[in-house]
This record gives sequence, C-alpha cells and structure tokens, in this order.
Amino acid sequence: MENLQDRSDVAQIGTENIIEIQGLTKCFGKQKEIVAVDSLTLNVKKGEVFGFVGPNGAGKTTTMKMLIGLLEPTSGTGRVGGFDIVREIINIREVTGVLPEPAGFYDNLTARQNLRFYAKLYDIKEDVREKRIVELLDMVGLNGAIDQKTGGFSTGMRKRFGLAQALINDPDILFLDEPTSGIDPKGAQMMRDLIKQLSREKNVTIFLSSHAMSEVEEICNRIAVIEKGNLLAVGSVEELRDMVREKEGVQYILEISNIPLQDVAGKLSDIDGVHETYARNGMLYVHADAGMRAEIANNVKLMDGTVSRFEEDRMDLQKVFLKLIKS
Ligand SMILES: Nc1ncnc2c1ncn2[C@@H]1O[C@H](COP(=O)(O)OP(=O)(O)OP(=O)(O)O)[C@@H](O)[C@H]1O
Repeated sequence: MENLQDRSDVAQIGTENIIEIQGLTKCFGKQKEIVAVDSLTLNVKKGEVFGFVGPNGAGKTTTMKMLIGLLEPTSGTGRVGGFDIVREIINIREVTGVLPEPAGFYDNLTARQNLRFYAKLYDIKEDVREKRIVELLDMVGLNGAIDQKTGGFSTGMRKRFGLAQALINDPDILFLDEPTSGIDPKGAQMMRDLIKQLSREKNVTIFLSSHAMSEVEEICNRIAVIEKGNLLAVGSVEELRDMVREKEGVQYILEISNIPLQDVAGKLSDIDGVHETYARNGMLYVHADAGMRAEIANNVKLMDGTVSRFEEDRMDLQKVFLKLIKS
C-alpha cells in the first residue's frame, strides 16, 4: 500500500501552517448546552494530506463548517490560507474547494452546465472556464458524461463530480467530508488516487474527514483524532501508534523451540512490565510494556529456549484509533 507519509517525493510539505486553529469552540442549543467542538487547537502544514477522524458526532463536520465560513464559532479563532475564518470568509472561498457530504448539485443541469454555473460564481473568464471544465471532468473520469444531467449520476459519479466542482476555482486547500462514503471499492480507490494525484502534482493541501481508517492510513501524512469535540491525538500513523504503544503496551509474538511454551509463559508472566502471556497454535503471545523485547529474549535464552521468530503485532490505524478513543 502506497503511504504518503513515507514518501517525501510525493507531497511537498512546507513548514508554513496553511490552516491554524486556536481554541475553536462551537456550542449549539438555546443554552449552548451542546458542545460540538471544544477548544480545538491544531495546525495543518501547506501540502499535507491531513486526516480528521472521530466517531459519529465527534465534531468533524462542525469544525469543517467553521473553517469554510458556514458556521460562526462560539469562541476561539482560525485562519485558513492566512485568512480569518470569521472576518475574511470571502477570501477563504477564493482559495478553498469543498466536497460536502452529501454533495448537492442542480440535478436538472448537465455536468458541464453545473460546472459553468459554479465557475461563473468565481468570475472565471469564459475561455479559461470552458477549458477547465473539460480538464476537470477528464481528470475525474467523467468526460463521457459531460452533457448528461447530474440527476442521473450514480453515487460514485456524484462523488467524483463533486470533486471536479470543488476544484473549479483551482484551490490551494481542499476540504473533503467523507470523500468515499457510499461508493464501491473501485470508485473509492479512484477517489483516493485522485486525492494523491492532487497532492503530488498540484501541491494542494487536503483536509479530509473519513470513517475508513485504511483509507486515512493510505493517503494521509498526519491525522487528528477527535471525540466529543476534543482533540485526543495528532500525528502521523507512526506517531499515533507510538502513543498507543507507550500507553497500552505491545503484543509480541514468539516462536520458540527446545522448551515447553507453557513454561516460558509462566516464567515471563512474573516479569515486571509483562501483562499477559499465552500460548496458541505453537506461538507464544506476550502483552508487555513497549521496549521489553531484549528482556523477554534474554529470559527465554536463560531457560535454554531458542527463539526462531520474534515479532511485534503492528497495529493498523483501525486498532490505534479504537485504542485511542477507548482510553
Ligand atoms: N445544527 C445543530 N444543532 C444542534 N446540534 C448539532 C448541530 N449540528 C451538529 N450538532 C451536534 O454536534 C455534534 C457534532 O456533530 P458533527 O456533525 O460535527 O459530528 P461529525 O463528527 O461530523 O459526525 P459524523 O461522523 O456522524 O458525520 C453532534 O452531537 C451533533 O448532534
């Protein structure tokens, strides 16, 4: 699986913060009793593909809406592309593109007519506009449907068309709310490839929310995890994994010969920092604090055991996420 965070050749990530959020808060209700986003502080660097994940109702959409000027924060501040999210919404609209969930179009208009309409809102000149419409529809694989009404588009086509629409003003920053939800695996892969292509070839900064952890793991350089409006963690998959390793320990898997696994399990479970040991299918599983590898190996050696395999169960983002939200 291609992973952007390991590939500095893919995205040119700058040092400059293109999105800055300070203590951002949004409350709903007469008494402001529903705290949807609670003092959120985070930065996104230019060129990053930034994943925003959290359970249902965590506050992802509300945050995005505040960042693009659709909702006014209750308190806190934010800047997008250098512009203030309350006072400079018009400027933000100029430099951003948005794929909302669900995406809405004028369904009785064709793909070309829809894009023409949005292009006019941005005052894009006719010659540039017509060329861009064809290029964008080509990019998202919808050129064959250019003169079809969007009302007849499938869910996958609507998502891709929504991406073309979000790109009509050639934005520096793209906000994508669940860009692959409801579309089939092939369509989802195409969407991910497009997102990677935009990052790689156009250096567009992408801020996306998703419930698909494998997708976020595949395409995001960094990820913020939120729950009940609060930021739980932010970092690359590797950094988030390390946070969980430090907090919850790791699972080692050992293949040992010469001595009975039950004996090793018993001996290792007496060591400080080893939380659980059990043998299954000829392998020994050891749940221990991170960094106990050498000590475990030594103890097996002292018992005259031979270790032929010693692996750490590498948590994927799905596991990391579940551990972060339950701790
Ligand atoms: N207009 C509103 N009025 C009252 N409460 C709202 C409003 N909009 C959102 N909320 C509440 O704010 C919280 C955060 O909602 P939000 O839609 O931002 O979550 P989310 O992380 O995008 O969820 P999902 O993954 O389900 O899309 C939820 O408890 C939601 O019910």
